[in-house]
Amino acid sequence: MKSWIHKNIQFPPSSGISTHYQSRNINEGSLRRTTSDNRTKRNSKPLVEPSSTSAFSKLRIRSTYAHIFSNAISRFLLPVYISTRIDTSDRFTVCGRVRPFSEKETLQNDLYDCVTTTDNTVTVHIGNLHLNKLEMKHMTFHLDKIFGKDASNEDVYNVVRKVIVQSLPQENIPPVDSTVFLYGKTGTGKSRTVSGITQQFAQDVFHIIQKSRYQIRIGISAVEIVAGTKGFIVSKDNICDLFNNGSLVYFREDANGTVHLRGAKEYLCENSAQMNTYIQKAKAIRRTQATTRNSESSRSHLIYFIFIRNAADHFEDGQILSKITFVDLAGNEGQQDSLFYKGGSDQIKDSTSINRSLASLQDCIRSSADGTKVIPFRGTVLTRLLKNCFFSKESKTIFIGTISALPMDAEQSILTLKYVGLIKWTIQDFIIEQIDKLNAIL
Ligand SMILES: Nc1ncnc2c1ncn2[C@@H]1O[C@H](COP(=O)(O)OP(=O)(O)OP(=O)(O)O)[C@@H](O)[C@H]1O
Repeated sequence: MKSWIHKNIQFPPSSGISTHYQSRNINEGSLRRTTSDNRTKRNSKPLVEPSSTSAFSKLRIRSTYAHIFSNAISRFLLPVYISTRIDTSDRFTVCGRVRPFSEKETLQNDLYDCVTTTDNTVTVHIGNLHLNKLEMKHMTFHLDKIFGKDASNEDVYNVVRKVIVQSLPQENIPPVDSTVFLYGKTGTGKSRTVSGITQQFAQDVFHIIQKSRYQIRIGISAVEIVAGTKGFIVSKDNICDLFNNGSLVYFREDANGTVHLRGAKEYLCENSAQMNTYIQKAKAIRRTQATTRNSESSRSHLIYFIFIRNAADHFEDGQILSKITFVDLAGNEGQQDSLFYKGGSDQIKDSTSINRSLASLQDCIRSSADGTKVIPFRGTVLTRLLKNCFFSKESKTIFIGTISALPMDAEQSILTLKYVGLIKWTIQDFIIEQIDKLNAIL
């Protein structure tokens, strides 16, 4: 459980808030973007198309008053918190990652950076118009680890490694299953992060097992879960084998309740280059579609299963000792995103199915974390396939919520951070909200 302590430092008088906070140096890059000396270099075309938003919409307000909101962020004072180190013995580890602005976004003169991070807090600054007055809401989330805009895939892998290494046989410690989930809005960097960590893993795992005294072999399978549709109706999702041209795969539960994929190809990986080739192969076949937000938006959940098997003459006869699962979830999409759809009704059906399975996944993980006896895993194909991760008390799971620093995505970023945080804590344990009234400035 987390607790928060506050230092006796007050908000500036103009903010109208008097409470205990500590001053924090915020990312200067965000301010530089909106200073007038830089403006001439930028493209004045707004990222949000005018037709997509009414004159008083949040997006328009944020772009019109970007300089005011940006100033309010520069005065933001971060609450002081007890810093916790990641405890990988925890069953769940919850992290956040912020995608930096793309080159195109950096050129927009009406954008400001609405996210501030520290090692384990992330604050989303939401500018709004309330009763004809501007106000800035600062929502601070305290998670196990935050990867800021400058964090590399290596930085992410170094934390993920602490969790997944527990799936490799070590002296006197039986290996446990581990799962890495990437969750976030479309275009926030899930696929990029999964690519990075799986590549690092491929380099790393063979070094680790070389040093181990155990004789093990590593197998890989890759499937994607795509929305099933019958005409206008969204039906049960399908599992497709990415190593077999997307052919359908079925899963069965054995007498112990363990889930097995019937028909999914598993390849033996003898070195990192081989494993990387399989990872790239799966990635290339995965279903993607161009949207206005992401030219290669994933339209399915991609899952890599890495099987750690006892060495045997026939590879697939080797007993499975443990399993590492990397799950690149399809992008969570809000109502606002439908404005950017290029694919018409099919995209809406995909999105319905994706959002349904993501909601079901959160229900299952929360029930599992709470120790609830009934875990509603039968709701969707995704949760049925990942069933073991909710039931096995020894298994380790790391959740990484990805967000963007765009003001137009602020609400969705909050939803993402709440989604991942609620897996482990109650709202009061990881969120602090402050409101800064900006009427004095106007
Ligand atoms: N940390 C980062 N640094 C630089 N660029 C990034 C970072 N994260 C993401 N990007 C860029 O943002 C774009 C979208 O990333 P990506 O495809 O990984 O998003 P996604 O969340 O998987 O999207 P979707 O859910 O639509 O598939 C890509 O061009 C990617 O290179």
